[in-house]
Amino acid sequence: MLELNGIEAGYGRAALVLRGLTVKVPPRTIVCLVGPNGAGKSTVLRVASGMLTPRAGEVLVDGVDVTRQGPQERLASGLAHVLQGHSVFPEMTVEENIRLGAYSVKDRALVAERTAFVKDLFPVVGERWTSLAGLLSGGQQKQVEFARSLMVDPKVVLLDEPSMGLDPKTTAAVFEQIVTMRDAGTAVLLVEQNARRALETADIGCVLDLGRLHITGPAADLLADPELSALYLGGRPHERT
Ligand SMILES: Nc1ncnc2c1ncn2[C@@H]1O[C@H](COP(=O)(O)OP(=O)(O)OP(=O)(O)O)[C@@H](O)[C@H]1O
Repeated sequence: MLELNGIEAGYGRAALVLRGLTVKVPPRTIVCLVGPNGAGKSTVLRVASGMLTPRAGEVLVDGVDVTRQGPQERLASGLAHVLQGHSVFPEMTVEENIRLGAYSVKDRALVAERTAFVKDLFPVVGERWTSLAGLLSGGQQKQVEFARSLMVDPKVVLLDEPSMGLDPKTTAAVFEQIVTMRDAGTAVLLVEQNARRALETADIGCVLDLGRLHITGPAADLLADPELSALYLGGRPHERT
């Protein structure tokens, strides 16, 4: 379980972005953050992964306070962050990209075990093992990024806009892969521009507004709420395409 409790965070001297935000991510659950542009969704992921230290509040992983840990320690504590946009190293092979994800794992048998696991979960990883990652399609690169994040056997994967720049068919495949990750035992905290599509995939939705948790509940309930749809999801449920 990942818990962010009463988080206050911002950038430099600028006003706070998060103003007492509390979000919980239970095991084997996809939690989706929804909210207007600039609401602070990506900032929540940065606080969770240790890229940004909160001014107040705490980050707990299975009850252990990791608030003062940096990104490296946070990874060891079970929090893996897949950044916005493409983060594969294009001039390196898929294998090299995947092995980078496990560079902190010293046990070679464990690395071999995790490699077999991610190849099984994301077949394209095995199929394109020796290809340069930059030659893969956008959706295939995303799978390599997901696979790389799973090499440390994280408790929670933090996904920032995984469908960014992808066509609708590839986006659908990426959302299926997110469900695959959840079903394989990893919790997911997801931020998506495509809020409606993300809520259709998620178990729990969290609506952020003015730096706080505005509403949370089963994602299906949020989708069915006409007021929320109009305010945060770009139209009423029946208007969806
Ligand atoms: N590195 C940064 N330095 C200064 N301000 C930042 C930085 N990153 C984000 N901000 C500001 O923090 C606020 C929240 O940004 P954030 O990216 O978390 O929002 P978001 O909800 O993810 O937005 P979007 O949906 O547009 O991606 C915005 O006002 C943004 O301008």
